[in-house]
Amino acid sequence: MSRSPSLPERPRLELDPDMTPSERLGALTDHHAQLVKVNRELEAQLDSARARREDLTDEVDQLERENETLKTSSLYVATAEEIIDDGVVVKQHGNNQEVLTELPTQLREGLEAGDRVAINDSFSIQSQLESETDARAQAMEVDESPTVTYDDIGGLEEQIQEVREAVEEPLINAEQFDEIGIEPPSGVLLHGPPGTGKTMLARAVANETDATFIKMAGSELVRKFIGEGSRLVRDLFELASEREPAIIFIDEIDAVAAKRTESKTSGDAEVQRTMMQLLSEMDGFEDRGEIRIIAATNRFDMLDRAILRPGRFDRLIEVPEPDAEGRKRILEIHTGDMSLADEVDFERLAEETDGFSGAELASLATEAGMFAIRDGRTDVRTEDFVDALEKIEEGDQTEGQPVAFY
Ligand SMILES: Nc1ncnc2c1ncn2[C@@H]1O[C@H](COP(=O)(O)OP(=O)(O)OP(=O)(O)O)[C@@H](O)[C@H]1O
Repeated sequence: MSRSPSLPERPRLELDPDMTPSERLGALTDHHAQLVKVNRELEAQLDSARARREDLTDEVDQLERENETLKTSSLYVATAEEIIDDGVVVKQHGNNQEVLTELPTQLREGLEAGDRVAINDSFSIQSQLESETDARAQAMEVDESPTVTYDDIGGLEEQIQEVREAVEEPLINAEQFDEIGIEPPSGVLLHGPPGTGKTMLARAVANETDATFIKMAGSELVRKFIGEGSRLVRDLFELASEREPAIIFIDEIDAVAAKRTESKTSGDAEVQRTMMQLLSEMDGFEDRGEIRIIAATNRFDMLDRAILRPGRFDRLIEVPEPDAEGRKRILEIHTGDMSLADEVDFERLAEETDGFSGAELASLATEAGMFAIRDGRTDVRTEDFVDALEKIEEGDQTEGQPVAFY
C-alpha cells in the first residue's frame, strides 16, 4: 500500500521589533509568497487524494460485484474423503472425481472424513454441509421403548382390537399366518380427525410388541427436507431393518400421497418421487422380517388411491372422534393422577364435551388443574372444569354460546 505524502512544513513569520518598516514589508511579502506556495502544494495533495479515493471506490464496487457473483453461483456437493495436514481429498458427488484441495482455516477444527462439503468450480471448499445423519436424525423420531399402553387410550376398543390383529399378531405370531397360508396386511392406515389417538395407537402397539417405534412426518418431508424426501424414505426402511422388530409410523401421509393435481410444478415432482419411493419400498417389503408399517391421515379423501392397493396400505382403520362413553374414559385417564373433589361427575362432563377430540379432553383436564392451582387449592373441582371449558371454547371462538353446565 502506498504511504500518504507528508504535509509541507508550515511557513513561520519572524518579525524583529528592531526592523525598519521596509524590512518588515520585505519579511511579510516573503511570508505571503511561502504561504501561497504551501497552499498550492496542499491543493495538489488534495487532488491526488481525491483521485485515489475514486480508484479505491471503484475497486470496492468491483470486489462487491465479484463477491455477489460468487455467492449466487452454484456450488457442487462433495464428500471429504481424507484429511492430510492442511489439505483434504474431496470426491465430487455425481462424477466421483477426486481432488486434493486446501483445507480452509475455519474448517480445520471441525471437518472430518466423511463430512459433506460445498465446493466451487475450482474445487475450493466453500462450506461444510449438515451431515446426512443429522437430516436423518431430524426427520425421524426413534423411540426404542415407547411407554404408551392400550389402557392409556380411551374409547377406541374396536380400533385397538383391529390394530392388534393387523399389526401385533403378524409380529408376535408370524407362524400362525404361515400355517394358515395367508399374508398379513402389509400396511395399516389410521384415518380420522386430528387428536383422536392415532399416534398413541401406533406407539402402544410398538410398546406391546417390544418393537422400536420410528416416526416420520410426511409434512416435514415436503416442507423441511425438500429434495431429500425419497432418500429419507429409503433411510427410514433401512433404519427399521437395522432395528427390527420395528413399527414404522408415517404421520400425515397425505402430504406425500395426495391425489395428483393438474399443476406440474417442481414441488409436485419432488412429492411424487417421495411417494414413488414409498410405494416401491412397500412393494418390495414382503420378506423384510419383523417390521410393520402404520400410516395416519386426517385427510383420507385427499389420498391417492394407489397407496391403498393390496400389498400397500390395505387395512384401513377409522379413528373417529370419541362418543360420550369414550370421552368419559379419556377424561378418567387424563385425570388419573389428579386429586379430584368427589363432586366431579365424568358422566356430565362427557355430555358437555360433545365434539371434543381426545387431545382437547387432555388439555381440558390440564386447564382445570391450572385453575385449581391459580386458586391456591390442591383439589380440582367441578368449577375448575367449567372455567377450563369456557376457556377452551373461547379459544375455539365459540364465544357467545353459553356453557350450559350445572
Ligand atoms: N383416545 C385417546 N385416549 C386418551 N388420550 C388421547 C386420545 N386421543 C388423544 N389423546 C390425547 O391427545 C394427544 C394427541 O393424540 P395423538 O397424537 O395420538 O392424536 P392423533 O390422532 O395422532 O393426532 P394428529 O392427527 O393431529 O397427529 C395424546 O398425547 C393424548 O394426550
